[in-house]
Amino acid sequence: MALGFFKKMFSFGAQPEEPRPPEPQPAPQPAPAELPVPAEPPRPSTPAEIQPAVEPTPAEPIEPAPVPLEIPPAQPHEVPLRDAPPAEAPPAERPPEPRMERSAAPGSEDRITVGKTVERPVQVNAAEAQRNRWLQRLREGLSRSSRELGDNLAGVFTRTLLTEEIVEELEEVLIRADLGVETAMRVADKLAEGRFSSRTTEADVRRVVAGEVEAVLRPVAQPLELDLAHKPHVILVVGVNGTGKTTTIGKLAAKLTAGGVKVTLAAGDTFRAAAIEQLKIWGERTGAPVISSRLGADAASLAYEAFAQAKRDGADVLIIDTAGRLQNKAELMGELDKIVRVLKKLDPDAPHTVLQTVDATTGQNAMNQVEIFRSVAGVSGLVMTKLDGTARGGILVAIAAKHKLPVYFIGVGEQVDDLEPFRADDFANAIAGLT
Ligand SMILES: Nc1nc2c(ncn2[C@@H]2O[C@H](COP(=O)(O)OP(=O)(O)OP(=O)(O)O)[C@@H](O)[C@H]2O)c(=O)[nH]1
Repeated sequence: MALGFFKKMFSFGAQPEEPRPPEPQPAPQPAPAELPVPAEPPRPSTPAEIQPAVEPTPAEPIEPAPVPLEIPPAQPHEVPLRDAPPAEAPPAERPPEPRMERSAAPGSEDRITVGKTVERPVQVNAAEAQRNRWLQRLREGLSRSSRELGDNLAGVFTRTLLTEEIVEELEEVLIRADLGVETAMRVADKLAEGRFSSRTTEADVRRVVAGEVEAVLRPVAQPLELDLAHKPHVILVVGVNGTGKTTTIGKLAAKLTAGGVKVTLAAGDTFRAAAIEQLKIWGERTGAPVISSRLGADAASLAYEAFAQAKRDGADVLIIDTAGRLQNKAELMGELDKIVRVLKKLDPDAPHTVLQTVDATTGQNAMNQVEIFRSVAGVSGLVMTKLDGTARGGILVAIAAKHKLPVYFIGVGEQVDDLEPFRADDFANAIAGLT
C-alpha cells in the first residue's frame, strides 16, 4: 500500500463564495502572472498607515486609528500590505468568483483531505521507501520512551509469573514513560484480566501496551480536511515558541503546493524578526507568497490584511503563523483572541482550522501547553513535532486520552518532507518497542 497525502476532490468555485468588500481598481502589474502584486501604485518602503483591523466590539466597523506598518519593497514572494478595507458588512451581491477547472471529476467536492492514506500505485516504490525511512526515524526518536519502557519491562520480567505486584510495577513504568494514568491503568487491567497469568513474556506485554496505546490513538489519527467552500480556508497555527510552528507551516505549504493548492502564508509572529525571515524562506522554497509587516506590528492587523489579500488573490489556503509567548498568558490570550475576532469580520467561520504544534521532546510540559492553547485559541487539531531526536512521545498518548483532539501530522525532522500523516498503529508499535 502506498502513502499519499492528498485525496483531492477539487471543484473550486462550485459553491457560492463568502461576500467580500469591493476591490480597488487594479493598477498595471509588472510582476509575474502567478505572483500576487499590489493593486496600488508602488508604495515607499518607509512606514505607511493602514486602517486598523480591530475594534473592541467585533460588530462595530473599524475606525481609522493608524497602525504604522513597514512596507518592504516587493520581493517575488512577498505581498506588501494594502490599506485595510472597511470591515462593515460587505455588499450582499457580489459577482461569483471565476470557476477554477482543476478537476472536472464527477462527484468532486470542495474539500481536500491532507494526510490520508490513499492508494496511488504509481508511487508505490517511492512511497514505501519514504515510509520505511520515517518509520525508522520515528522508532529512533521514540527510543527514549520505548527504551525506558523496554529496560523497565525487562527488569520486571526477570520473573516469569505475572503477579499483582508486577502489574502494579508495570503501571508505574507506563506512567513514568508519560503515557498517562488512564492508559497505564487500562494496560494493567488488561494484563490483570487473566489472559497473561503465567509465563507472560516481555513481548506479550509489549503487544498489550501497543494494542492499548493504539486504541487510544486511533480515534485521534485523522487527516486534515480543508473545506474550500471557504476560500481561502484559513489555518491559524499556534503553539509555544520553538515548538516548530514555522517549520510545520513550511512543510505543510510544500505538501499543499505540490498538490496544486494555491497557498498564501502570513507572518503573524511579528514579535521575532527571525520568525518572519524564516517564513519568507519557506515561502521562497514553496512558491507561496508571504504577507508580512514590520517587526512589532499589530499581529491582528497583519492577519486581517493577509486574509483580505489572500481572498483577492483567489488563494485556496491561507496559513497564519503566530507568536507563542507563554511568559505573558494574558497578552498571548489578548493577541490570539484579537486575531480570531478580526478574521471573523471577513468570514464568520474563520479561522477554519486552528492547528497547534506540540514539541514531543518536552514531555509533560506539552500537556500544559495543549490545555492553555485550547482554552485561549480553540485548538481544533495537533501536529506533534520533533518525534525524531530524543523524543518523549508517550505524552501524545496522554494528550490524546485527555483532549481527544485530532492529530493530523507528526514532524520527524527539519526537512521539507519530514511531515507525516499520523498513524496510530505505527506510533503505538514504535512506543512499545515492537518492530
Ligand atoms: N528535529 C526536528 N526539528 C524540528 C522539527 N520541527 C521543527 N524543528 C526545529 O525546531 C526549531 C524551532 O522550529 P520553528 O519552526 O522555528 O518553531 P516556532 O514554533 O516557529 O518558533 P518561533 O519561530 O520561535 O516562533 C527549528 O530549529 C526547527 O528546524 C522536527 O519535526 N524535528
